[in-house]
Amino acid sequence: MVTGGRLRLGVNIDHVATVRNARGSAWPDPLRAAILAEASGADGITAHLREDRRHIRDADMEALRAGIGIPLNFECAATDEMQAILLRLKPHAACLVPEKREERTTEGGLDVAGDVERLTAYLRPLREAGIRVSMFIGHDARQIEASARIGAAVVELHTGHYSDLLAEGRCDEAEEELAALRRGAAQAAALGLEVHAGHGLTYENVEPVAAIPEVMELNIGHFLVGEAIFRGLGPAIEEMRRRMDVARGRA
Ligand SMILES: CC(=O)[C@@H](O)[C@H](O)COP(=O)(O)O
Ligand SMILES: NCC(=O)COP(=O)(O)O
Repeated sequence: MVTGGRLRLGVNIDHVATVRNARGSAWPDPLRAAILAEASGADGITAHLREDRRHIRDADMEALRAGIGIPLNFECAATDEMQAILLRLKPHAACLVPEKREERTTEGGLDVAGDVERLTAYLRPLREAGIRVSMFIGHDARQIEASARIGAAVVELHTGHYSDLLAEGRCDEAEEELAALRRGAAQAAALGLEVHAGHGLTYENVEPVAAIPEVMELNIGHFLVGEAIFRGLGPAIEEMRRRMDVARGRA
């Protein structure tokens, strides 16, 4: 059983906006979901302003920035458009993620190692504005090292492949992926990076990731929004919090 500091839960509310946009109504309101998440024990709110605005929209980010009392983790691609929005809104944190318009969801990590010079310059004004910058990457050692080199404060390790392998019953491969995530977390922490993890996490697969001692924050969204349909958002978050605490030996 793992003991360690309190593991934070960031609740990603992208897919509350997906449901809203399905009908073009004003409900369900992502801000209302964020406020309920805060009241239910979320340590932060994550939202992804995609270039195609398929779910979270600019007005949602404005409302979240003004309307919640816990940190806002603003996910976006590393573009000039998003940098301008970040510098205007100044969220607590920004997480830079890769984006392809044709993708259904984030498919991989950002290629930081292949874009060091541009990302170093991209991060500078964000850091000067006091925004904690995170790089959404795979557990590749080169990507972790490059994230430290460009001045990122945080890496968020992509747990999507681990989640998919488990969902497909490929348990041995999932164990290998989990071992690679553990190695990546240890390497990142040794480089002075804060370590987060996220993507595809559910009640069934969260505990081994939550038990990685260097991981300080999990960002979880799609599963929680789905589970909220059956038990409500508050209880869905509370149950995820409980499972994270069990994994950390704090329950
Ligand atoms: C970066 C990440 O894994 C998610 O937070 C991201 O929001 C996924 O994109 P969608 O929410 O559009 O699936
Ligand atoms: N960065 C991961 C995140 O915010 C939530 O991802 P998911 O739980 O919606 O897959």
